[in-house]
Amino acid sequence: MKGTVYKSTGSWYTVKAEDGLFHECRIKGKFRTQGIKSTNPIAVGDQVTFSLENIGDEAVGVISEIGERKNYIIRKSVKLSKQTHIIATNLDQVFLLVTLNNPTTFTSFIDRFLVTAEAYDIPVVLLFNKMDVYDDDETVEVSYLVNLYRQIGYTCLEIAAKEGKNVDQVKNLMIDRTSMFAGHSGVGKSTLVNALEPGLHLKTAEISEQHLQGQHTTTFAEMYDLSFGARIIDTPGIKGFGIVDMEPDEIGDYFPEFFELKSECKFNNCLHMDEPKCAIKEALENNEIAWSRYRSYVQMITGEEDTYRER
Ligand SMILES: Nc1nc2c(ncn2[C@@H]2O[C@H](COP(=O)(O)OP(=O)(O)OP(=O)(O)O)[C@@H](O)[C@H]2O)c(=O)[nH]1
Ligand SMILES: [Zn+2]
Repeated sequence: MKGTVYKSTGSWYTVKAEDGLFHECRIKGKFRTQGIKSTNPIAVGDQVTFSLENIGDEAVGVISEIGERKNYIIRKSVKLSKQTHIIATNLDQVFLLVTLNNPTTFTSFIDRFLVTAEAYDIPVVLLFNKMDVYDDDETVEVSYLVNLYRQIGYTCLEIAAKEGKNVDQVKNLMIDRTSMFAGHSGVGKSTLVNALEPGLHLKTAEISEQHLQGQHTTTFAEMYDLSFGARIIDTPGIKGFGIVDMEPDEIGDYFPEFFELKSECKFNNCLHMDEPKCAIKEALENNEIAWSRYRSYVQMITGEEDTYRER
């Protein structure tokens, strides 16, 4: 039988079969893992092949194969000497919630997130939330950002999760897809999920309470089916992606508007920093590339901290 992993607790996997039934499964003997070395061979989102075997009175699923992953996100554990843990796989999209204030989302953060997502090969939709609280200037600022990121090719929506504004548009983007929500603490992720599917209480809040009480600190991702035919992967305690190791000459390729122009740079290994006849620098001077994007790029290349921050 074939199915999708909805939950994993380390040794057991909850798999939803194609007929819609859930089975508790484990892995049998030798198992061909995929690509990267990780502490967990199978993660939420994986497509697996399994069979039911009778153990005592109970039928237990035994996973024998794992399908090719279209993408995955990881976390590196500092404690476990940088061991890699796969958080989730086969995501169709990640929604990044952004707010101008309470909390402030800097463009440098958005750009880093987008670069990582490009490297992971996961489409990002930007959701500018809390549109109900912005004054005129702030509304103009959001429109500027929406235009900027749309031009680069990212889908952007202006929403107000609290009052349900444009939540239907988010829903439409989610149908028949597997999505994840990310963004700083307080941007409105729980509020949005609650607006999308009232009554679905994701673990995020519970876990943080437990965490405060010093109980479980290990958290596991879990997939949920929503009533309108969407799937959502909840990653308690994880607000973004793990960091991907990137070579400096790779970073520019994950800025789509840079990548598009790079063949016009004089040097084919141009880092778009101090090189002559750089198409990206020229586009920047002509205001065809946003300064905020270029600044984010330079920060990533030089590895410098956010010294200049633009909301
Ligand atoms: N005015 C306004 N407030 C909102 C909106 N969406 C969320 N909020 C408020 O923002 C605060 C944080 O919202 P949450 O949904 O808890 O944010 P979160 O991203 O889940 O936060 P963490 O669980 O810490 O990651 C709450 O007080 C919400 O009521 C919105 O569209 N407009
Ligand atoms: Zn260049």
